[in-house]
Amino acid sequence: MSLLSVRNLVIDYAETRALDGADLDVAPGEKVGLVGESGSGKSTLGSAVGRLLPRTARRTGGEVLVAGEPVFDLPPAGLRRLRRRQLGFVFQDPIGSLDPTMRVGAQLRLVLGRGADVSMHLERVRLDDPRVARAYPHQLSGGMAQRVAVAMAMATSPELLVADEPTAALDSQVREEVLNVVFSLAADAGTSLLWLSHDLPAVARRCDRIAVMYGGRVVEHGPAREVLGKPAHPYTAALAGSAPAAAAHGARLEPVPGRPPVLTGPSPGCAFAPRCALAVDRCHHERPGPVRVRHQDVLCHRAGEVTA
Ligand SMILES: Nc1ncnc2c1ncn2[C@@H]1O[C@H](COP(=O)(O)OP(=O)(O)OP(=O)(O)O)[C@@H](O)[C@H]1O
Ligand code: NI
Repeated sequence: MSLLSVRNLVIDYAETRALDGADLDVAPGEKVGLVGESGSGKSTLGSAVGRLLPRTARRTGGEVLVAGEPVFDLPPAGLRRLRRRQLGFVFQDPIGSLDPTMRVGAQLRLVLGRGADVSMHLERVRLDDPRVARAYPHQLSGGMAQRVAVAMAMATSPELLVADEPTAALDSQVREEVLNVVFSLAADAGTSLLWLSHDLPAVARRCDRIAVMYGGRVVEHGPAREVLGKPAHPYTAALAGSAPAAAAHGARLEPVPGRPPVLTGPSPGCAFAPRCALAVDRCHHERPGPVRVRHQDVLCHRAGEVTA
């Protein structure tokens, strides 16, 4: 059974449709990379997993199941229990995610409970200096603060950790260290990982599976190697083709000419059609349903005709 199951999820922010029928499954212990351009809906999907969406967000359709529990239909106590025991979150801005008025050690103790071994939890994220526990968040570097945030998110050995671009704000040297910590802790605890990122090559290196988002939907999902090496969706093919050069410059991915859509309602056809070299008439008018191509689940009328 899936640990996480997102089914046809539709999320609106006032006029903007952020998710337009997103589907995603994560199995226990699996590491899934969720990639896509800015605005494709990654953060909205990641936050929806814990019902941590901003107040202005509205779920218009679909559901999210964590270990079979419908996240959007849980009573407040059930939701708190789910967040505390089964889910962990790490966000892009590490210092902002910590309480600025509280020493690091005290914050960890709040999560862990009294009598917990704070220094052991800090050592697990390779923060060995005893001064860290006594420091306030603003006294830490970005990389150290992110490791503290990881220690807090992983303190309860959650079943699923959602990491929303946890290294985007960090220097490239520190980036790998933080990722090493996240992946090794998750492996030790058997925690599933949903890692949101722009960096397709990095994701493909570390994850079992890749889900590619475009226009608020997961347009391709499959084993990392297959998705990167033999993409079945034209958008993935463009991403995979442009990824190495973009990553080398540390730039955000700009895989295809043109801009990603900003939807205000359901996309009438395939949201990628205006930028797609393979688009035919029906792509503009008919929403693609899921098809299976080799090992991938794909939303594309011309899936499988891609030669990358
Ligand atoms: N709080 C909000 N209020 C209104 N619109 C929002 C809000 N958050 C996101 N959106 C819009 O929803 C869509 C999806 O945004 P989201 O942040 O989920 O994408 P993303 O893939 O995480 O992008 P990025 O890579 O830039 O973080 C975008 O059009 C975005 O402008
Ligand atoms: Ni985001």
